[in-house]
Amino acid sequence: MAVLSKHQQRVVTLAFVGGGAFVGGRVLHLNIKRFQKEQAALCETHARSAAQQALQPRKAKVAVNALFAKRLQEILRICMPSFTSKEAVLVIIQSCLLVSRTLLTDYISGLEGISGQSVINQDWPLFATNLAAFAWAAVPAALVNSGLKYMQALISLAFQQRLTEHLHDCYLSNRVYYVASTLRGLSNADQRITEDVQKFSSAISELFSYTFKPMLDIILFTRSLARTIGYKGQFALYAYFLLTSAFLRSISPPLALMTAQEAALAGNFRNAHQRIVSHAEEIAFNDPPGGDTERMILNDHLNRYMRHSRLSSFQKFIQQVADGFTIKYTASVIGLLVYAAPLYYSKETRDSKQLTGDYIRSMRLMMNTSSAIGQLVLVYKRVTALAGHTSRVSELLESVKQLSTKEGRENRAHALQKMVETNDPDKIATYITPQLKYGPSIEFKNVSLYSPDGAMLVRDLSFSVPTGQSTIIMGPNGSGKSSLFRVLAELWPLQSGVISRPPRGEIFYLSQRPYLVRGTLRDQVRYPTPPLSVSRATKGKKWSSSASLQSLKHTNHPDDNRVLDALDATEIGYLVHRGDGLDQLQNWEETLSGGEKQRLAVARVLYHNPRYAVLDECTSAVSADGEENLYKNLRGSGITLLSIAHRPALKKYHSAMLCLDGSKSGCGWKYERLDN
Ligand SMILES: Nc1ncnc2c1ncn2[C@@H]1O[C@H](COP(=O)(O)OP(=O)(O)OP(=O)(O)O)[C@@H](O)[C@H]1O
Repeated sequence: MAVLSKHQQRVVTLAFVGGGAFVGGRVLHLNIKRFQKEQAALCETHARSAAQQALQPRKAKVAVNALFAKRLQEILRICMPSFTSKEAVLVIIQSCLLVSRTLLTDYISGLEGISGQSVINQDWPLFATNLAAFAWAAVPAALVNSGLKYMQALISLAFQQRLTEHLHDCYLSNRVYYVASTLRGLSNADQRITEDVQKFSSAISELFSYTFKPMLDIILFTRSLARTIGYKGQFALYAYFLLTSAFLRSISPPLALMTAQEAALAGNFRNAHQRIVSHAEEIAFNDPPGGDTERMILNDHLNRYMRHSRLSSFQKFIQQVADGFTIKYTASVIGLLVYAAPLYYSKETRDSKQLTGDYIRSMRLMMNTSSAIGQLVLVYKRVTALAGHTSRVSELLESVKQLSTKEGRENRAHALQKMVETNDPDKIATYITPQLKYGPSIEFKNVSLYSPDGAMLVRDLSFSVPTGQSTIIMGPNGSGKSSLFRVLAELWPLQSGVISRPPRGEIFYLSQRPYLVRGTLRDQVRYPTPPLSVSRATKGKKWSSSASLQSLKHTNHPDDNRVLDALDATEIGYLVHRGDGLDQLQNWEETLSGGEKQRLAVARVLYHNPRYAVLDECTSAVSADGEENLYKNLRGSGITLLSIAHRPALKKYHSAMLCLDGSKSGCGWKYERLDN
């Protein structure tokens, strides 16, 4: 076998490594495509039914494309609303720092060249002056470098705050959070608002520095380098980088999609843990001692997430090998060639001392230029990762924006309407143009109720609840009792018939599982009035645990007497004596019993004293006697009740009864007056 020369061996090695990287990249690319399909299916497991999927927006392809540019532009408009905004000022300061840094680098490389030259010439006075200049330059250089990092962090935080506040505005208006999570199946909205927005903000602020700085470097250093090596050699270097970037791009896997999928899988894993925290008691009662079921579910999520992350890491490793080989090391070889070639072919002899100074300066500048171009070539990686974060944030933004606008709600109702018509051909016969109006009392006229799947629950329902005429609703499980309330509260769109209801604020709703806010005991009763500041409340008088409830009736807050009356009426006044009175802070969700929570919720109704109270089995955990007392108090306070209850004993607190039969075929109902 012929023995290869050293040069031939090097050529073969280079060809082998280059070819290997290309083939490896392509194989990986194909594997990732197959893997993506699988992961996309896993990320969508939250979409519960075909009908709900029909109501969801179509998923757009996650890549660096025109859609990404449009979405990014929209997000940036939110992050930086005007050229005079705080964010714009921060970006301008950052740009100034970047320019200063490039100028400083140019200046320092000049000093390095002179230092080298003065050492070779043994010109010590020049060396000393140069050294002093060097030491001075270090001060602004250190300041500018740290300032750049600080500004980057400030920009990222400012963008995150602006974007999160915007999302909060849309997400919490018109009860979008309910539709997004319950009906639209938008996965992990909480993770998107907290983690993904933060990742997006830090990626975009990083991208600005990593794009703007190398561009500046290239422009300035090209001009400086032209003095020693001319433009021709530099363009050879740029041509090499252009070819390299095309090659790297061709072997790059879909990084944007992988970033988005990784975030989705991380969200699902966190969600699985969150479920354990919120259902700890039920799980603890029934789960086998080894925790097998929960462990299996958690490990399943963990494995999916880890499998994806492992593949991503391997892909990044291959990519880094290709990047390092082509950009970092081979670029230095090309740089040296570019510098040495003109000297090699030049006929004129140059002063060796001058040449040393030029060499040091040029090498320094060339290294900086190469690293700047290298950074620019690798910017595609940052851009693709940014595209992944952008798609996660945009999906949420588009979803909440669509749901918070009137047009979006109409589109959704229209889609649901179509589904209902497909599911129920008879509907045409009973169809009444849906209309929801505001009036003094609650009234249903020819209303047909449908679930979000389009299944009919109640057909052609007509009844009214005038003020003072409380109505009890009874019927088997799943017959649509709660759904009636959901449509009345406009959580589900009305599909057919006319509903008249008093405006919000005049109807108070209580569910079987009361929602307890973070805050004091006073805040629990006053909810949904925003909580009072804890520090302000605790400045007042301390509660004495031995004092009677009556003696505690003073005015720490103007409403305190009403709060105490409500607690008294629901027989949980003793809670006030447990700690800091109405100012006590506790994890209410954990410390109160089921019945106490429900009593606290009834205290809320008594405190607010609305015209109507809609009660959805809100006393199911209270003892039979206690339940009757609560109803007596509610009636006594003049509130008109629309209650769902299973105990026949509660009929006597109502003037009428609506029974839903729950049969899937008839979807019938019966309304009767009660002699109370
Ligand atoms: N978000 C939803 N998506 C699809 N179907 C739903 C949704 N919420 C409720 N349903 C279905 O609508 C039907 C009526 O539910 P609803 O909660 O109104 O029953 P209910 O009469 O209050 O029952 P219960 O007495 O058990 O509380 C049920 O079959 C339920 O599965």
